[in-house]
Amino acid sequence: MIRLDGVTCGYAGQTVLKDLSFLVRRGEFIGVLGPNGAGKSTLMLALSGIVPVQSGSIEIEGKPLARLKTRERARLMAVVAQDIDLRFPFRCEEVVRMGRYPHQKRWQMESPEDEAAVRRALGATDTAMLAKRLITAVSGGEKQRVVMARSLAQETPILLLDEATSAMDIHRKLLIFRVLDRLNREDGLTVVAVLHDVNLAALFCRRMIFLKNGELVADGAVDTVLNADVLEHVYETPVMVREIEGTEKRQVVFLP
Ligand SMILES: Nc1ncnc2c1ncn2[C@@H]1O[C@H](COP(=O)(O)OP(=O)(O)OP(=O)(O)O)[C@@H](O)[C@H]1O
Repeated sequence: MIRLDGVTCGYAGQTVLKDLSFLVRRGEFIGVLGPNGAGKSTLMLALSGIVPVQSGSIEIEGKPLARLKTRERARLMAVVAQDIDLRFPFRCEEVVRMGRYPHQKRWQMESPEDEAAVRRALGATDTAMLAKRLITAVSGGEKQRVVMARSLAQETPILLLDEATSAMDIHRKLLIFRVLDRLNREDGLTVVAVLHDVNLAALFCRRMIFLKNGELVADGAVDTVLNADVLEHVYETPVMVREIEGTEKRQVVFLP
């Protein structure tokens, strides 16, 4: 469980998130949406402990985030940040193996569980064919798939994703989200995903949080918050929301 209570934070000279409070229960699948500069990445950085909280508090599984040790945090949460900074020429499978570090003791050999987790993650992200390639020599979408594989190999109960599939083709995006959907339903994985793609969020998320100017403007089940009123307020663009026939899923058309 993640609890934000009156969180205010930002950067030197700029407050971004203002008095943000909400609860993420175990096993939720949440989309965080909003326009550029709304504070979505800042929220993910605050939840990862990278951007410090100026006032208020964040608790993960009942413990103050600031008091969790790095390794303990990495066993609870895997994070795919928006800026993937991988400048060293590791092989893709080595990058995925890095996801196992929080589970390993220093100088310990890789265990069969580590190897199995890496294989599963490569399979789930369709990256086995990239295993021997250098991470510095793959495409943007391929890099995102490898980083997603690393976070799946971490086998944490919570996954924080910041535009983690933005450079992937539609087939791979759906592949990844189907995997997340299965892990969420079968293993209770908690997913909090920042997404610009409202329609992708509408297909997979069960709850949506809309941020604007660092404030929470809507938060609820998709069928209560994904409507024209909320979307037009958030994105300041005319919009039509339709249900796909034969499903309970909504899709959004932004009008010219
Ligand atoms: N490292 C930083 N230093 C100073 N200000 C920053 C920094 N990173 C972001 N900001 C500012 O904080 C505000 C929120 O940025 P943030 O990246 O959280 O928005 P976002 O909702 O993720 O936007 P986008 O959809 O464009 O990714 C913006 O005004 C941005 O300019």
